[in-house]
Parts: sequence; C-alpha cells; structure tokens
Amino acid sequence: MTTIPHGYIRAVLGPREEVLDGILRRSLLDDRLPTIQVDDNAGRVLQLLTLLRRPRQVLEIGTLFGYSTIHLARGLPEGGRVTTLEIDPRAAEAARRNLRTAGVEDRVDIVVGDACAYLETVPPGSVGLVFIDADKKSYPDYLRLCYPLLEPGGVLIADDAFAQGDFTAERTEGSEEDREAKAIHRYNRAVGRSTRLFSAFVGTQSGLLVSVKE
Ligand SMILES: C[S@@+](CC[C@H](N)C(=O)[O-])C[C@H]1O[C@@H](n2cnc3c(N)ncnc32)[C@H](O)[C@@H]1O
Repeated sequence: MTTIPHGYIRAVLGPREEVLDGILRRSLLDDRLPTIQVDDNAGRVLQLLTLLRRPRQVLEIGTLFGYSTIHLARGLPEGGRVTTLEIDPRAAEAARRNLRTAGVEDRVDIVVGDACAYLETVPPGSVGLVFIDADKKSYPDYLRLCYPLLEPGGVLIADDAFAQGDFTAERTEGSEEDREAKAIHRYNRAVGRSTRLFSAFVGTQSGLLVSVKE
C-alpha cells in the first residue's frame, strides 16, 4: 500500500498551525502523554466530515489531550457541541488546557470516566456524529451502544480501522495485540455487513472507517 508522506501533505495543504504545534509539544514533551493522537491529515478529515454533516451534537470516545477534539470542534456549526469521553483524569486535564489554547473550550464538554457507562445515558437519536478512538477491545461494544444514539443520516467514524496493518492474522494468538486486532476486525465486519450503514475506509495513517446511518 502507498502511504502519503507527511512532507507532501504539508507542502500541498500547508504546515501545521503554530497553535497546534505548541499543543503537541506541551502534551507530548512536557506532559509525556503517549503519541497516539490522530495524524494531521486524519484531523483534517474529522474537521471536513464535521463541516459537511453540520451536527448539533458530536460524541467523541477517547479524548487523550484533545487533538482530535479540536478538529471536531472547529468543524461545528453555530451552536453545535462536542461531548468527549476520557477515562484518564490527567489526560482530560491536559485536554481542558489545550482546548482553551485552541479557543474552542466553549463548544466542548469533557466527561471523565468510562465511556460505556456514559453512552448508556445518552438519548437515542440525539447525536449527529460519533468518533470512536478509545480502547480497541471495546470497539464492538461502542458500535452496539452508539448505533442507536445516531440520528438518521448521522456519521459514525472509527480510528485505527487498519488494525496497525494487521490484516493477515499473523500474530500470537491470545496476545493483547491479537485481541485488539480481532475486536477491530469484528467492528469493521459488523459495520460492513450492516444494511443500515453505508461505509468506506479512508486511508489516513491508522485508517478511518467512516459510515453513515440510513
Ligand atoms: C488513542 S487515544 C485518543 C486520541 C484522541 N482521539 C486524538 O486523536 O487526539 C485513546 C484514549 O482513550 C482513552 N480511553 C481508554 N479506555 C477508555 C474508556 N473505557 N472510556 C473512556 N476513555 C477511554 C485513553 O485513556 C486514551 O486517552
């Protein structure tokens, strides 16, 4: 598979904004949070899909330090909101600071705790766009819980859809990576089989699987 070099993306679409560069430096170098945020092009795809769908309510599962959240919030229409779910209070605190730095804190609610417990409290049909990017083994659960929350025409996006390039099942049976890859493939197949979702892969670094609810 051909992967597009970051340098080419930047040369064509422009360099990363200074404010985003500062947020990455502070979060990765000073806070030492893990480098598992979406890549810049995936961030652009999230912003683009939000701009196209114009959701009143976005739900994000897995905030980390808020890098993807910033892109989602930037794509919102007037009055739209992002609710983002994060289990790690330290990451949530960094996200709060970063959202402020990016000037989008007034459009975002951060909920600290386990995503599944929160998802069970959300009214059905009330969400215009869902972005799934938390623990991989829970992807099938996130699909089960999020599908009813989406309004008709709502958009469902999952990150890491390429399962770190693991398409061949050449991994140690029963390992952590094995269980994560299996859960992602289970999610991908369930979405792909659904007659109520229309889906396509988007070739970002980790792969997005984007679906629309009919
Ligand atoms: C890949 S990172 C999210 C990256 C972020 N979406 C971005 O691109 O900037 C996954 C995050 O999900 C969080 N997480 C893991 N399990 C969770 C759960 N059960 N509920 C809520 N958040 C969870 C982790 O703490 C981690 O910060």
